[in-house]
Amino acid sequence: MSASETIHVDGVWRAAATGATREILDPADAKTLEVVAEGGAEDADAAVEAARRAFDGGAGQWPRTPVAERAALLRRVADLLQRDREEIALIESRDTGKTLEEGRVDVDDVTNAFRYFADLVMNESGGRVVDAGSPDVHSVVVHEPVGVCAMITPWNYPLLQASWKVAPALAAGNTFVIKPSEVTPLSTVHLIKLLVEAGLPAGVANIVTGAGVPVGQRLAEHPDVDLFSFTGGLVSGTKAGAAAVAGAKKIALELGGKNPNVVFADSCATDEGFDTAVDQALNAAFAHSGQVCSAGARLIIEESVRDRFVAELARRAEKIKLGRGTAEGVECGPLVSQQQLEKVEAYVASALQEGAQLRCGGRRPEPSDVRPATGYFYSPTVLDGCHRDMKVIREETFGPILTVETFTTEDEAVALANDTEYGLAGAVWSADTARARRVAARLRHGTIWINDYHPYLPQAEWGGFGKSGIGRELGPAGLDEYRESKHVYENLRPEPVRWFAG
Ligand SMILES: NC(=O)c1ccc[n+]([C@@H]2O[C@H](COP(=O)([O-])OP(=O)(O)OC[C@H]3O[C@@H](n4cnc5c(N)ncnc54)[C@H](O)[C@@H]3O)[C@@H](O)[C@H]2O)c1
Ligand SMILES: C[N+](C)(C)CC=O
Repeated sequence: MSASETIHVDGVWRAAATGATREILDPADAKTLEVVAEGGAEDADAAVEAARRAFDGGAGQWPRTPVAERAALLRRVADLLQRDREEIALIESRDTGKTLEEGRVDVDDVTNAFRYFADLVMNESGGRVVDAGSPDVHSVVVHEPVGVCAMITPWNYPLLQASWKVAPALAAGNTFVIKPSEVTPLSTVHLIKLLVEAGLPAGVANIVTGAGVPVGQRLAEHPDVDLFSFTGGLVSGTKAGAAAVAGAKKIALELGGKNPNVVFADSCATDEGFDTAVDQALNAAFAHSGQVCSAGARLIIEESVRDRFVAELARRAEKIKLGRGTAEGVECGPLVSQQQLEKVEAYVASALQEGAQLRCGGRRPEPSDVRPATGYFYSPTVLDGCHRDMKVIREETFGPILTVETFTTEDEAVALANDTEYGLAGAVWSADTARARRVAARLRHGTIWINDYHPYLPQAEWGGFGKSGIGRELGPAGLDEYRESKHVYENLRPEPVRWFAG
């Protein structure tokens, strides 16, 4: 297999049908990391055909494979992920720019997702018996796989977002075609290799590396795709989702977020509480350089504690060690691309023009031994004095920008936190448990953390209110996305109904 044979269709690794390739860049220095196949619509078609054949009766009969065997395969994949933990963490770090430690955490989370869905399907009963009101009827609702799933993933958590689709899809007995982001496809290629090594039959798992248009678009439109599952931005997600819905496919969309981190002054009443809330505000906003769908990019803080909090935040943000994700001691990597860097710069410029005050950052850092001049680095930035009409408040910046808004009453805090077209995640910080729970209950977001930020669990559903998406990943609902329900009504004493007299 040559390096650019990154398309896997019907059990065979190959190059793009056109022979086209794409250079994958290391965001830390903009040098070429790998060369991959640049698939096109023809490759997408071949992959869907393979997945269709494998679903409808191909070798291995994956949809009809006993649940215990499917679960066992998922567990083997989990073991292989752990065997390759360092290698995959390195791939992910070099491809996305995230630190090696962030890469390791991702591999562990991916492993947990595979184990969780293996356990979930094993612990289920075979169906739900329904009381049909007659002893002569046996009525049961069973689950069946949806069919051929098309999966589209983003560049910020390539392997993790792939696993949230691949693990439940396989657990449920589906076949699939995945198209990773053209910016960061490498770890997903590795995952497909592990699925093959674990013994998945040919045609069940297919990957086409390539661009959103034409590959993703073709998958959205393809008549033989049954489910279109997309994780990415609002604009491309709604466009692709509309194409899928036009063909009456099932869709699942995991889109962006503009996530509030609401801090009440009582959480900062003690030195320990203050230190924790500041530390977690940094974690919320600047982990993976803010390139996280659930990043706590909007700090919404009680006015009385704002000056002290923001001063400490800015002091610590300035100390964050920026550099190549694989370098020792680095805490934050570069942005993923030149395009992302320029987008972040434009948001900061527009915020300053609209009256925000720069407390720290707002620039590209000086090059150093861990920060090549050609890398896409941007300093963690705190913008104070922000308000709802600013573009930086309304749009997802997806970079290391933390904006500050203030409130004086609980109602005002809730109104600000809900004042977004998104609704993915958010946090409430308060020493008053009743207040924290009351506010959490009023927030219109899919995940709420109380006195914490960022943890997610494979057993808890993940997804968004509002324009953050349609459907849920993880948890039992994350498995249900990949299944159809079928009601089987069995009459044990059939007789004529005589509805028609003749
Ligand atoms: N909700 C979540 O769980 C979650 C998780 C991670 C990332 N995200 C979101 O992802 C976004 C960042 O990722 P991105 O920049 O890669 O997003 P993006 O929308 O630019 O691309 C995502 C994927 O869609 C593909 N694509 C683009 N246009 C397409 C089209 N017309 N048809 C089909 N596929 C198409 C891309 O090639 C890529 O694979 C952010 O908005 C972030 O919030 C959401
Ligand atoms: C879903 N999550 C938080 C892992 C990654 C979002 O970008």
